[in-house]
Amino acid sequence: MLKATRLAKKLGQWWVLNDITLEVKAGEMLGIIGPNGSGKSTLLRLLSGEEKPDQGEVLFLEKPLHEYSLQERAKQLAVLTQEQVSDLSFTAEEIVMMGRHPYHRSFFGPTPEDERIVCRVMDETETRDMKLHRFNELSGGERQRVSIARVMAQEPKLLMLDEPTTYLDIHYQLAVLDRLKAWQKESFLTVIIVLHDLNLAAQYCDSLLVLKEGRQVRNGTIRQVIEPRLVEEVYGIRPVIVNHPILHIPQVLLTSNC
Ligand SMILES: Nc1ncnc2c1ncn2[C@@H]1O[C@H](COP(=O)(O)OP(=O)(O)OP(=O)(O)O)[C@@H](O)[C@H]1O
Repeated sequence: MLKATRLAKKLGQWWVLNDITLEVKAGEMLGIIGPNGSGKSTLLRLLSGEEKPDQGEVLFLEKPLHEYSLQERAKQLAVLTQEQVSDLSFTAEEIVMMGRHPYHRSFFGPTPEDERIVCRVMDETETRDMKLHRFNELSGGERQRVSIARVMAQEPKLLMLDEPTTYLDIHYQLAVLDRLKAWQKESFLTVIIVLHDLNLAAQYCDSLLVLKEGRQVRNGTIRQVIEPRLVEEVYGIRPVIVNHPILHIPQVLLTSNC
């Protein structure tokens, strides 16, 4: 689905990403993890075509990403970043309808099909009750769920999310990631997701890419990545790694250094 080869990016006078090579197969969920400032958001911007790499290339469905028109790309690839909506006076429902824009013909409004899709995704993200509320009147967590409904309405083949669980309480962290996982399975959706929470990353992702100081430190299965030496090397903490008693996946327990 997506293949990136030897990506590098310079911002200002610094190379903030170096030599990143990765491949995501259709239907997979790849997690990108790493400390603050390690280059996760920058990498996502290169993979989504929002920014061009200074070196290397991104192929999407075997074609260079920059050869897609904006509309063609938006029908296949949706991105959820932290700073999404510039005009906060739109209602939640209008924001979700924006996800249907790539499918609209000029001068024609939403079709009954668009309305049906918007209704469905607002039900699935539990945002229907707030459909007439203005975006700037919603809490951080409510905005996040509305933004997730918007990318679901876009019906992409590949979805990229930058820290989608920020602002969400534990109920909605699981609800949103469960919804994503179900959507991934039902529609064979491919997902690239930046997560800070290693335990959620271990629970939901099929594989993980670890960045540190703009370089990829490891790219592998959950067990290859969530292991004490690597977590200590990358984050500078001494973790205790246990086996989840029900899910049988590694989970990180934190201990204060004091
Ligand atoms: N416009 C810019 N000019 C110069 N440096 C930048 C610019 N934008 C980001 N950087 C630097 O690039 C590096 C990577 O930033 P990036 O936002 O990709 O990291 P991140 O891993 O997503 O961080 P976080 O976990 O804190 O969100 C950081 O050191 C940051 O200071």
